[in-house]
Amino acid sequence: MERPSRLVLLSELRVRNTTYDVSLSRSQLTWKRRVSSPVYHPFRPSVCHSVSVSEIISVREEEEENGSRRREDGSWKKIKEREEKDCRQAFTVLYVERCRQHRWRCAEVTFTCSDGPLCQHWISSIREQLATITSRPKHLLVYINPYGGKRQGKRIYEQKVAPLFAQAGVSTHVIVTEYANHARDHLKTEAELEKFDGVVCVGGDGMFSEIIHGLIWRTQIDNGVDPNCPDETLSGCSLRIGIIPAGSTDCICFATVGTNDPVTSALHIIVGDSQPMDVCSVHHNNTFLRYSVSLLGYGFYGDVLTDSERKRWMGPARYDLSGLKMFLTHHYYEGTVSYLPARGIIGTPRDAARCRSGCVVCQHNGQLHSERAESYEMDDMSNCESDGEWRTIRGKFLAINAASMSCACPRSPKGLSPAAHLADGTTDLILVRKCSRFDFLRHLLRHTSKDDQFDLTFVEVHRVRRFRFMPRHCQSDSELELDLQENSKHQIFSQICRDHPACGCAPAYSSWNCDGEILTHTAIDVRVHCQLINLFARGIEEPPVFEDLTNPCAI
Ligand SMILES: Nc1ncnc2c1ncn2[C@@H]1O[C@H](COP(=O)(O)OP(=O)(O)OP(=O)(O)O)[C@@H](O)[C@H]1O
Ligand SMILES: CCCCCCCCCCCCC/C=C/[C@@H](O)[C@H](CO)NC(=O)CCCCC
Ligand SMILES: [Ca+2]
Repeated sequence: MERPSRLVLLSELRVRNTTYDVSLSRSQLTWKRRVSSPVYHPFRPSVCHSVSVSEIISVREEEEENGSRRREDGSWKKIKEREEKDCRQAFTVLYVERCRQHRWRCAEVTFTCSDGPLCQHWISSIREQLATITSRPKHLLVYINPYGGKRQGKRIYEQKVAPLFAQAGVSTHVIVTEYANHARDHLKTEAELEKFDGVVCVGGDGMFSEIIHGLIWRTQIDNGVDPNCPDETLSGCSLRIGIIPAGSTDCICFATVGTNDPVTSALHIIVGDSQPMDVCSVHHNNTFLRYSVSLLGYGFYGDVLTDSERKRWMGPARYDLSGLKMFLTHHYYEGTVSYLPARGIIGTPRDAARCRSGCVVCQHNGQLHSERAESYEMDDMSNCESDGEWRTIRGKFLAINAASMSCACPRSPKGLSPAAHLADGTTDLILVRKCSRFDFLRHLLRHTSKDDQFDLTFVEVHRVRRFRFMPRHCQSDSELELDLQENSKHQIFSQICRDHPACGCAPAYSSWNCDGEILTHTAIDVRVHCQLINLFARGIEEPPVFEDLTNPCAI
């Protein structure tokens, strides 16, 4: 059990018209209703509230002017003469309150003091404790996509987020983007990053993708790392990234916070949370294509994205329509997947345990990864993944998905790979082989129920560090020769028919969906970079099961 930390202040203060014993320690602010008689009173149970200092947003002195008191929204409330004396010596503490489904709210409590100096002492003591928290951002660079999702980004930021930042004393430099890739290019070349403690994007997964592309690229150039070389160890980004969700899927926000709620995200930024995250680099023939943090999907998810881009005007509903269309179309694609299994790690894609706040799997595997990286550096053999470990699968696939995190989102609250980890240095490679429409529907529907979407004969999943894909039409002559030998004559003719563009019966290749962007190449080389970036988040919190004995109210 953690010891209660040393008391900083203890006073008798009032909340509304009730007297409380209020105490401040280095870690907690607690207010406990005074019980006048020790006799048990069934209708008046003792009330105790406790807030962790790390979750106090700010403290403000209640101002009074011409017999009026300032309200939370800045308006003024006339106060009764009887109250006047008290109101002059009041202070309000704003703090994080947990609501349903991982949502956070900014709650407040006003304490009135018996005298002015005591009130000032409380305000300065709380501020002193807050000042010791060094992880909180003071200056943020904010990019708003006014066209993401339902085109509400600007309104969401101005009405829900900016007032909270102001209350918490966080200063911002806000840029409303004027065109696609505005934020990425600004970060790559222009932004004076040394002036900020973090970057915030207001938008969806596409906007987040712009931010990481700008930041990761800039970090590599500043550190002399060649982003085009797939074997280079990338330099980690020092600036944390905050996501204010205002997009169509908001998968990255949902999978790192547990909800896509702008106020919750703003509060995670203010309290200075930190969540490391894996990033995949995607290359084609030693040329950098893109980074990915959530889904790399060929076949079904690539086709859904390609089709949905033509329906952008529909907003988030475009994915449902394109999803249905591509399900009915039922295209499959041939190709070769090779992968490097993740060795020595703990956790598998079929685990019942989930990646949650303070995840031990991420901590263990992250540690393992950095120890290995150090020993490779000492041996001067950074590209030591021996070819012997690679495994190869050739086949016909409805979908090839790599999920570097669960990809949980409102459409699928458990996600594409429910047991994937945010920061374990691996991605879950999911291969859905050619099957009937009915079976594919069973697989898809299991993303929305408790049933295991991998427990099907035509689905396999591997936890990997690196993988490559080569569509059949790109394979070398010798590889195709091998394929021909493996197939019956009938299959060969049907394949030739399918590959022939004039037939129009089925396409030979799909596209890669890379975090919601279409890749320009189909043959790709993907490598996971463990914990390359950090978010203003803490992972999804587990609801408390047992009474928390470190909570002063429980003692
Ligand atoms: N000012 C702008 N005008 C046009 N496009 C923009 C602008 N700013 C950003 N974009 C682009 O808009 C695209 C979509 O943005 P965003 O991710 O915010 O919303 P979304 O696609 O609706 O959501 P999601 O990615 O969650 O599905 C991004 O790829 C981004 O590059
Ligand atoms: C017939 C009933 C079927 C029901 C099946 C539901 C399955 C839903 C799984 C959802 C997986 C989302 C993965 C996230 C991908 C994001 O990086 C990307 C960018 O925002 N979104 C899409 O590509 C948008 C992709 C949207 C796909 C529907
Ligand atoms: Ca991962």
